[in-house]
Formats: sequence, C-alpha cells, structure tokens
Amino acid sequence: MDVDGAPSTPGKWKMDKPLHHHRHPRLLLHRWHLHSTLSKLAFWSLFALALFLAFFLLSPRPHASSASSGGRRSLGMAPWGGPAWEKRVRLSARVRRQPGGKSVLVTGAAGFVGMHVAAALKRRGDGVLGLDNFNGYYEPSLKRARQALLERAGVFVVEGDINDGPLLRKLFDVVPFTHIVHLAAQAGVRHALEDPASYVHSNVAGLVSVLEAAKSADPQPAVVWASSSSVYGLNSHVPFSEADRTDRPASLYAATKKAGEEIAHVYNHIYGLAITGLRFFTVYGPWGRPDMAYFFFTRDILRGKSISIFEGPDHATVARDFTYIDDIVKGCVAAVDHAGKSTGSGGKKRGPAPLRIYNLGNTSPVPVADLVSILEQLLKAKAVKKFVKMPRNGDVPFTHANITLAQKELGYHPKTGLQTGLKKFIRWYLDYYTSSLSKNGSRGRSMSS
Ligand SMILES: O=C(O)[C@H]1O[C@H](OP(=O)(O)OP(=O)(O)OC[C@H]2O[C@@H](n3ccc(=O)[nH]c3=O)[C@H](O)[C@@H]2O)[C@H](O)[C@@H](O)[C@@H]1O
Repeated sequence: MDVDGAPSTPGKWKMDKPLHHHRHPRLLLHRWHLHSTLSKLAFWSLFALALFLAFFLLSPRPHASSASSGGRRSLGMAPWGGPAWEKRVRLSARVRRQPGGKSVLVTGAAGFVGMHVAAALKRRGDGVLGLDNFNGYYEPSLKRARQALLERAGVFVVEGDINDGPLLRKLFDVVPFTHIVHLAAQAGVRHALEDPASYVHSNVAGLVSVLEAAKSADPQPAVVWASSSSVYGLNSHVPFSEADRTDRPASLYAATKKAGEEIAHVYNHIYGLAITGLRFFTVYGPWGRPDMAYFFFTRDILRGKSISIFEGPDHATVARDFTYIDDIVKGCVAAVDHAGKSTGSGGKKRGPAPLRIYNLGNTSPVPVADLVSILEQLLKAKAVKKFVKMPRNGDVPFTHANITLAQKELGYHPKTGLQTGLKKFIRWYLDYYTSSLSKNGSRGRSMSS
C-alpha cells in the first residue's frame, strides 16, 4: 500500500474489485492511475487546508485593548520599519528637557487615559512614543481624533499591537526607553460576558508581551501600568485599601487585571523590573470612553432614549468613586517620577527592584442616580429613567478608594468633584459631536480637560 491507501499493484486492485473483472486490463490500469492521482490530490489538498486552518487558529487574535496583536497585515495596520519610520520614532521619543527628562513608551496612546497621559508627559518635555492597535471596541474615529491631537503635540502613535513581540523589540532597538506606561487593555466590565477571549488576549497575553520586551531591553525600563478598582470585587471593607483582599473578582475583566498584578510580581521577582500598578477608579472626562455609563447616558438623554439605572437588592443605590481624568493623569505622571529603577540587564536580575500598587480614586463615591441628576441639570434635559435590578453582569455595587498610600508616596491629591468634572466633559462632548456632525474637519481642536 502506498500513502493514500491505494493498492501497490493493479492486479491486487482487480482482485479487490470483482465488479470490474470483465473490463480490459489496460482500462483497469488507467482507472487505477486515475484513482491514485485523485487520492493523492485529495490527500495533499486536505493537508494544505489543515495547515491553513492551523495558521489562522494559532495566529494572535486581531482585536482587543487600545493596543493589542501580531497579524498587523491581516488587520490592515500600517506597516512598520524602515529608515523614515525609525526617524519618526526617534524624534517622537527624544527628550526635550534635560536633566531628568524621560523617554516613555505609552501603550494604548489612542485610548482615553493613554492620550491624556502621553500629552501631559510631552508637555513637560519628556520624549513620548505612542503605540495603539486602533481596534474597533468603540468608535475608531474617536481614537483617530485622539491620535491627530497627539500628532499635533509631537507624539507619534505607532499603529501596532502589544502582542507583536518583533515590533516591541524593534522599538527598544531604536529607542532606549526609560519608562513604559502600559495603558493598552481590553476595558469594560460588562463586555467581558460577550467577548471573554479579548480580555485574556490583551490583559494577560498582552501584558506578558510588554513585560517580556521590558525585561529583555538593555537598559531595562521601569514599568507603570493600569490595573483597576474592579480587583476589589466582592470586598466589603470600605474604603478599599491596597491591603484589602483582591481574590474575589466579580468579572472576568477584574480577574484579568488581578492576574496582571500577579504577573507583575513574577517579572519583578525574576528579572528585577521596577513595576508600579495603578488601580484606577471609574475614570471619566473629556475624550472619554463611549462604553462607560456617564458617556452613553449623556448620548441617550440628548436623544430622548431611556437609560437603565442599576439598583442593588431592596432598591439599594449603586455607587462609584468617579475620578476625573486630570487627577488620574497627575497620579500617572507622579507614578512615572517615583517608579524607581529596574535592576536587571540582558534578561538577568541584578538586585531587588520596587514593586508597587496604588489606588487612584476620588474618595467620594456618588450614587449612579445622582450622576444622572447632574447630567440632566448640565444638559438641561430630562432623562427617561428605568430603575432596574443590577443584572448579574460583573458589576459590583459600590467602589470607594482609600488613597492614603498614593497621597503619601506619590503626592496624589485629587481635586475635581463630579459636578465640575462632568461640566468639563459635557462641554467637550457637545463641541466634539457638534463639529463631528458639521464635518468641518476641525473637531477636537483643543484639549478641554
Ligand atoms: O474603576 C474601574 O476599575 C473600572 O471603571 C469602569 O467600570 P465601571 O465602574 O463599571 O463604570 P461604568 O461602566 O461607567 O459604570 C458606572 C456605574 O453605572 C452603572 N450602570 C452602568 C450601565 C448601565 O446601563 N446602568 C448603570 O446603572 C454601573 O453599575 C456602575 O455602577 C470602567 O469601565 C472599567 O474599564 C474600569 O476598570
């Protein structure tokens, strides 16, 4: 027998196929050749199909975070590399203000927090390079508008994915970054029910990819990255302090952020990377994320569409420690300045390096119903409200940050109350979407936060 199971001699074929015994032997020989050829063809076609499928199944998935996956060509991403591209990368990352100026890679730079942090670092004279995969989790046009704003400020946002190891290595070949501010992630608590894999892809695999690049770089950068208040999960000890339990996440999103904190421990322990995790508490403000409640409540109130306000058992209010973007940016910049130094080189640890976690919240939780009242007042429009029992979707009933540690070690002092912060958001929202509608190409002219 040969590989496709065809008999090795025509005679044998003839014996195995008595129905053909009356046919001429040459005809039988011809038929056998034909059969053998077809069988081989079928075998190799199947083999090629299997290879093709395996390639697609094993390739990194093209979605997630404001920056995540290999396959940049299949994503239609701009190709990277080449002298002109390297020159742009170098120029963007060049420190303008010495001494003490930093050269920072900001992942998720076309995201909400990423754009604000990249702009703030650039403003003070640091060299800043952005990285973002511009995925379609929400309005890509909003991400492009943020990118345009950063480009005008002198920040080049490389279109690429945090899971693209060769790209990250290339960036570190071109620029010896002193810091990475890693903000690329698959955000949103409730969306994890619909696309769980995207959370693992961006928040677990993507983080590992970034830390791999950081640990191999020489010199190693210090890393500051976004964890989340959601890691407190079912913790009921208020206000939430960094010492509280975080082993009872209520959503897959929270679980991936918690996993990130453990992964950070590993890279600090084995490779001497200085790593600071920041637990953000419901960040809001101009250029925000359309998947967040304050944002889509605004849109729906203006359209006269009903909004659902979640309630706990016995109509208990659901509350969040809403934190204004400018306060968060100050916390991130301070975390960069206090990040300490990684001690390793060439993938080897040379000594202990700092590993820290800080809450960045506002310390004054506000019920969601009150958030809606403020929006109504600012928009001068009545919301069509539906009070509904909080679905089992990963949301937790309340968050409340204890920020003592960040106050003490980072000098973090949030200043903006919800009323003031939402006023700035609404001003931006109306400006952005009005100029978007008028299509005069001038939207997002200024940073309104
Ligand atoms: O602080 C955090 O760690 C997290 O903050 C937000 O998550 P969340 O606080 O759930 O923010 P929203 O999705 O804007 O929800 C705000 C509040 O509105 C409530 N809500 C949401 C949606 C809705 O239709 N109705 C409603 O009452 C939620 O239960 C929640 O209490 C972000 O979406 C996460 O990416 C981030 O990590």
